[in-house]
Amino acid sequence: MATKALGFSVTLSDLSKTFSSKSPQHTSKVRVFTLRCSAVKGERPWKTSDARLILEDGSIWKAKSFGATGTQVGEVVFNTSLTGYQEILTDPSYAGQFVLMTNPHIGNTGVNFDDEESRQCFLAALVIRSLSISTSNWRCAETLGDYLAKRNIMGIYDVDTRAITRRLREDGSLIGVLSTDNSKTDEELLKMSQSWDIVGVDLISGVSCKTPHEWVDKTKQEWEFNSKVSQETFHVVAYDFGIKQNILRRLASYGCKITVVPSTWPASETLKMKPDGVLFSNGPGDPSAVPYAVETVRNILGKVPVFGICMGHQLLGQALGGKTFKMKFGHHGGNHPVRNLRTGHVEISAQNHNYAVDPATLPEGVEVTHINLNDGSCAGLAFPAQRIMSLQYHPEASPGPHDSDYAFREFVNLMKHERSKKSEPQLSAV
Ligand SMILES: NC(=O)CC[C@H](N)C(=O)O
Repeated sequence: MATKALGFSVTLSDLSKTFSSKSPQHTSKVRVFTLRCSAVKGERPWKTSDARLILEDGSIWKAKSFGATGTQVGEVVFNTSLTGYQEILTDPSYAGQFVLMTNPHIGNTGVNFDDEESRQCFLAALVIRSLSISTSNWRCAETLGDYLAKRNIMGIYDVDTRAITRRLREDGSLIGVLSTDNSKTDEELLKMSQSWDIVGVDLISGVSCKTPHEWVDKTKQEWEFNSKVSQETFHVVAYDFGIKQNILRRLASYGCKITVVPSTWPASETLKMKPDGVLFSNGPGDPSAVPYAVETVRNILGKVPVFGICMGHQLLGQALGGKTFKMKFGHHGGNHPVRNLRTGHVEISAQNHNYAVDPATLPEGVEVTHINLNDGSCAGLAFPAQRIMSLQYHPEASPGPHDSDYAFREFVNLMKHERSKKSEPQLSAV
């Protein structure tokens, strides 16, 4: 097998010869090593800029394209995760957004079958500094470029991601247009970016499943890290506002049987199923643009224990009477410190949101349980009287640290407590 990615040809047997002079271990490593060319053969490194990213502030960024070609508009957000680009690409909460990775080196492990967080890539585009010219991982099934091209997702590389990140941090989130189409002028693309908006748009309906279904976990057992799986099972109805599969995996790991329902599934139908608890998932876009979902949440509150994650937390906040607001550039990454105000513990969390609940708008009795230590924003809520808990961030991580996994145990404990209350003998009225 030969690769010409760098304009020279090298075969695995050549590599094998090189290393075999060092030690037998080196030789065997080389033999299982898979080297794939991640760009079209012969294109690199001579490929010249063939794409433009035009931001609504008028700045123009020349870049090289990979994945799909065309013209795409989206809101640019930067993600500070060092690993897990495949989980990020398949997180439905990124619908309508260009994800810019601050980690400069992307694509080196390719993509595999196990790391999908949903059935498809919903993000608008991927923006990276450097696209790895080779992929090497024992699970790799495909290169990142081929994967994006098949899913019709545009990507660009060789663009100054640090400079764009600084701009977003200073000026706040910006809409961008990405194009490989030379027939479009810069002015046309700029106009397009300035006339598109993500605020006030219902993006949930485009990513949610269409029919209710039981969750069947196909993940290999080797990835399970919870050794104390509950013997008791709980039936959870999970609202799919753009649900990440690891939320379902973690619930299942704590002993839940899950029915996933679409975002428009009526509260009355959910309550008819007599679930032990209801989960409101993460999801894309503006939480104030989906009043039907807030109404559904409102009709369930107080009737069974509920857990809201990210969009689910924002919907819960509104159903309780609170308001959400758009943050300057949001939180996207696997390194956000959060303080649990009940225990005082600090957890490093995975986050992905542009909106937040304003705690000042919440009614009495609602407790802020967690705060983001970078900016003091509300990161978790509870309303014990109504068996409500919610987190603005991602306890399921994927990608990210597992510090907050205990939240699934707390939800199960809420359901356990509710079940034990129901089975207590009722005192007859005197
Ligand atoms: N991950 C999510 O659920 C994101 C929620 C919402 N779309 C936001 O950006 O704040």
